[in-house]
This record gives sequence, C-alpha cells and structure tokens, in this order.
Amino acid sequence: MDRHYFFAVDIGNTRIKCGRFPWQPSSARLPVPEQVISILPATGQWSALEEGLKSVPEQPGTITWWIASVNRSATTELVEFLRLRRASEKVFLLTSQEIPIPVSLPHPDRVGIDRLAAAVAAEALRRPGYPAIVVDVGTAITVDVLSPQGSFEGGAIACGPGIAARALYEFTDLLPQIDTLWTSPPPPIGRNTQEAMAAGVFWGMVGTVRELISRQASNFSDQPDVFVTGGGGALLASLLGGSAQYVEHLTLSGIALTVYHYLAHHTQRDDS
Ligand SMILES: Nc1ncnc2c1ncn2[C@@H]1O[C@H](COP(=O)(O)OP(=O)(O)OP(=O)(O)O)[C@@H](O)[C@H]1O
Ligand SMILES: CC(C)(CO)[C@@H](O)C(=O)NCCC(=O)O
Ligand SMILES: [K+]
Repeated sequence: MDRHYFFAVDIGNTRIKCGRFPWQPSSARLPVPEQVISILPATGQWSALEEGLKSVPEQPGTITWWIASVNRSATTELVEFLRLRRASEKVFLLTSQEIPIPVSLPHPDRVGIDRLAAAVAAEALRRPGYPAIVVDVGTAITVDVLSPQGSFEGGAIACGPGIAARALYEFTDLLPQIDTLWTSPPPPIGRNTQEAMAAGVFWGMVGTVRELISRQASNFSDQPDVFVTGGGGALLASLLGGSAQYVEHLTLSGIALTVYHYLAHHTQRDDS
C-alpha cells in the first residue's frame, strides 16, 4: 500500500484526538477523517494510540503528523511517543500563523488553536457571506464568531460540563461527583442531589450557549450559521434548534484544511 496520509492531531486538556486524512484533498467541502483515534493521556492510554496505529504501519516518507495543541505537557508526551514509536515520521506543530483565515484580534497567537481550527472548518461550511458561530463543548465550552467576511472575531470561554460538575464536588462538603455523559436531557427539577446537580450543570450549559449565541448574533443583520462540536455537542445542538448543526469532527477537519492550505502554498520539501 503506497498511499500517503497525514494525521491531524487535536490536543485538548482532557483528550488527544488523531484524525487520519488522505494526503490529497477530496472535492468535499469539508474533509472528514478516515480514522479517528481518541485517547486520554492522563490515564496513560498510550496503548490505545498504539493499538489504533496498528492498521497504519510506519512507512518512512508516507505519513506526517500535524499537531494543534492547547496543552503543552500532553504535547511533550505525544512528541516523545512519536519519537520512540514512529521515528521516521515528521512532526509539525501548527501555530496561528498557519491558520488560513484572518484573525481580527490584537494577539492571534494567544487564541487557542483549537478555536481557530474549528473556525476554519466553519468558514468552509457556512453560507458564503453569512456570519457563523462555532460552539465547542470540550473541557471548556467555547462560543466563537466568524464574521460575514470570514475572519475570526473572538468569542467566549466558559466552564465545560465536566469542570462545572467537578467544581461543585470539590468546593463543597455535601455535593458528590456526578458524571456528565448525558444521553438525554436531565429533568430540570431534580428530586435528589445528583439530579439537581445534573439539572443545574446541563441546563446551565444550554442556557449559557443560547444566551451567548443570541448576544453574539445581534451584532449582525443576518442570522449566523451555528456549528456545534465536541462530546456533548450532539445533544446540545438538538436543543438549540434553528440552524444549529452538529459536526462531529469539526476541529480535526479544520486542522486538515489548514494542512492542505499550507501544503498548497509552500514549496514542498524533499521528503524522500
Ligand atoms: N457521548 C457523550 N454524550 C453526552 N455528553 C458527552 C459525551 N461525550 C462527552 N460528553 C460531554 O461533553 C464534555 C466534553 O467532552 P469531550 O470528550 O468532547 O471533551 P474532550 O475531548 O475531553 O475535551 P478537550 O478537547 O478539551 O480535551 C464531557 O465533559 C461530557 O460532559
Ligand atoms: C479555551 C480552551 C481551553 C478550549 O480548549 C483553549 O482554546 C485554550 O486554552 N485557549 C487559550 C486562550 C484563548 O483561546 O484565548
Ligand atoms: K491553566
């Protein structure tokens, strides 16, 4: 098998997601990963990455890694893993400079590259000329704005559901730890402590996102396209209604678009 691939890597504060993409872009508006390996580095799940990579044996010169990270210690660990296990494959660290959309902020390099990458994917999906809002439910919840002209305008960073639940547990005496992997919305009137916490964390998240979208949208004459991604995103998108669209791997797709753009605009190194 002589196909070239790259891995787009999204290193967040809880999880590392590696998406495998073909070297040549397809004609689809948004590239979708052919394989996704998701690991929790804090629990030492490097074996899960090794397992996932068994189907993609190391082949010098045919695979490269493109990392977009907001977590420096996890990045160090991944780079070390790749140095040991995939020694012949090149690794690149993406920065805001490679992001192929304008960032209308005083310090583009200080914006989380996951936010910028998700905005790149939203730029490819939105109706041309319309503003867009990107909601990412990860460790944190981010709600970010893309202008009608396609530039990243900033947005909001809020507690993710896991952080909110853990804070209630850690900063109180009587509140327990609850899990936040909802498959359906919890009732808003909890009848015990756990249910009440779930009601507050879940509907608090929905309310936070709804309010931010509505206030951000009021800056524009046209109703923005809304794209939602991240673990809790599917359920959230269904509750936001309107044009909110859940896109599972928005950030990985945005990283891939960034890589395709970079490769098309830079003279190719001799990779042999
Ligand atoms: N399958 C699921 N169903 C419902 N909610 C989920 C699901 N998976 C995750 N969540 C919720 O979404 C939150 C974020 O999950 P996700 O796995 O996307 O974040 P993450 O990848 O760990 O974050 P980061 O990118 O910051 O590392 C979780 O804390 C949880 O509350
Ligand atoms: C907000 C998070 C934690 C979301 O993953 C990440 O994008 C980040 O660490 N950002 C850096 C600060 C900023 O985006 O302004
Ligand atoms: K910090």
